[in-house]
Amino acid sequence: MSSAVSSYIATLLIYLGVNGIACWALNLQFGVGGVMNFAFIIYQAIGAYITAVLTLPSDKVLADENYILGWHLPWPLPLVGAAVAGALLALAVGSFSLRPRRRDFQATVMLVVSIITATLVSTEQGWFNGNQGLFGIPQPFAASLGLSITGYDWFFVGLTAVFAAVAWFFIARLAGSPWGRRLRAMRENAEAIESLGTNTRKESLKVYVIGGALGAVSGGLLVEFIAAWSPAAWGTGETFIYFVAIIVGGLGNSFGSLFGAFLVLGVFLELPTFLPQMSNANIEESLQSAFIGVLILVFLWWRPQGIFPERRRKLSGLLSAADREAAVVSAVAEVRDRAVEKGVAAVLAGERAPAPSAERAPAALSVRDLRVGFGGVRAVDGLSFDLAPGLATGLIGPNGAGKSTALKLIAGAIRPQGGQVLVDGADVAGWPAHRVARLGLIRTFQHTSEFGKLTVLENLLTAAPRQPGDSAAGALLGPRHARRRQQELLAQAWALLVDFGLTAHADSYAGQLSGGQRRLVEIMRSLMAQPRILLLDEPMAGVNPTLRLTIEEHLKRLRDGGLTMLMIEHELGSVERVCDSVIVMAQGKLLATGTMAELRANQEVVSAYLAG
Ligand SMILES: Nc1ncnc2c1ncn2[C@@H]1O[C@H](COP(=O)(O)OP(=O)(O)OP(=O)(O)O)[C@@H](O)[C@H]1O
Repeated sequence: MSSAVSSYIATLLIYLGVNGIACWALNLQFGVGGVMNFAFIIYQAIGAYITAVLTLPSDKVLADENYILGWHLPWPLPLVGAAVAGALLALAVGSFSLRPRRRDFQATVMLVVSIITATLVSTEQGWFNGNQGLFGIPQPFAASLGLSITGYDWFFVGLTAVFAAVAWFFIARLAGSPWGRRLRAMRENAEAIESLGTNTRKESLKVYVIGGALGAVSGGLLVEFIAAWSPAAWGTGETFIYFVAIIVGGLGNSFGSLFGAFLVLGVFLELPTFLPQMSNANIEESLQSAFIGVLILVFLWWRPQGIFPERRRKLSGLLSAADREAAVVSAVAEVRDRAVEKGVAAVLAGERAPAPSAERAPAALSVRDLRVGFGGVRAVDGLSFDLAPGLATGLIGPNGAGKSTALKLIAGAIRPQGGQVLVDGADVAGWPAHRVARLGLIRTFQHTSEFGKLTVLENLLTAAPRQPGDSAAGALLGPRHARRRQQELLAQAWALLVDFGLTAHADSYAGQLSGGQRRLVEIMRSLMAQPRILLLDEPMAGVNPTLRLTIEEHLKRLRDGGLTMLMIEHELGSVERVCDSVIVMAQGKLLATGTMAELRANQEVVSAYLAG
């Protein structure tokens, strides 16, 4: 093999490694965590720049080159500097742009940041040397090794391979941990994971910073190899090529990202260079864009999951026969005992737990003069009521009465414009949803909110509190550190599946279940979160009559076990069977409270709601 061919192959491999690391970083952010980082390229660029200026000497080799620092640090310190710079930039950009529930806003801000940065850098002379960029960056160990050009290229292949292996291991640990599972849940439904106690802005920021640091290292590695840094190479369009690579390879799959890097950046971008010379010099670039454009369209249309789709994690195999048996025996006791805290024995015996007297027991939750409006609509207008502990309370009223809005205000999903929500004497009105959830107020949604691309068991596990490995740092400690609690939680989740008759679907994607089954998953998931108060928004909407009765039975059993519940429901038969008392709302206000029988006798309620 001629040395030119050997060098060419080595160069391709180095690019594959560098692009692979970049794709893993972006895949962790977007493919796993759902953070749409349209500014990705600026992290590679800053990593490359910082590596360059930390490697270059302060005495400028080229007279017309301008840059800052020039610290001439020994290897690998420039790369460490790159990682720190990438992380700090991500912290700065992420802290104002990350809004997991507003991905459109997030994506737009990042795109703007990327374009402004590219323009600034390519025109600024003192720091970045404008469009000329930087040249003559010393390559690591080049002087001391004394290798031929080809020999050095292969040495650099080895160096890149080591970095790629470390990055692979690092990403595998993060993505495979309970924290990785939480990130995937956040990707699927940010609002739902918030309602289970996750601070999505904080978790997005963490994944954004980690991806930023890793992206910067990939840029640093590249600049060390090519010994030059040019702003033109880091345009916003490059970000889209990386997106195409991870989508084509398969979002959420590290091997897929590497394959995407190979196929898109290694093959498709290279193809036009093998075509016969054209008269128009720009044609090569246009063809590259056309190839990439067609490629992404083809995949989005025919194979949106990519060549190597995200692996389905079948957790039921981790349960021992003993775990399964124990789950069947303690199907009710295991989880409900924790969730409900009392009355399980009575439930098992088929009796109703003695309900605390609503008059004497302090309210589990009190709403006082709660208010919010949207434009001219007073959706909730001075609403006050008490929720008796250990009882199921229905919330009914005509469409548009403000029921869902009231529930969202209580759960922290929207901020009230006035009023109080008192829990244990503390006013939680205006608290963010994750803080309210951590108090034990767990909400279900009017429209099913399962994490579609997580299995049923994974859906349940994401809700459980106190999991080692459920933080970025904990994830790095590895699976052994988290195993014991995971086994415990798996057994609890299995007990719920036995109880709700869904064991056959344990490893199915939740998004593939029927509407009613998804409702059950949502209820089971809420129970895994160990609620003190369950806030149910139309738990039986869109459910067939048979499953509706099943859900009803489960809710009745939870009520009988003493779990405090507030349930919005239009099907009044279900409300009557499940709820001890009922609150009626109309036009944002409280209209009446009482048992269904009392409400039926209330003329105002009949004409406002029941008659229709
Ligand atoms: N995000 C929003 N922006 C603007 N208006 C809203 C918003 N959310 C609710 N509203 C309005 O507030 C009022 C109450 O809505 P809400 O969804 O709370 O009613 P509801 O009693 O739950 O109705 P339904 O039984 O149909 O679900 C409606 O007029 C609705 O249009």
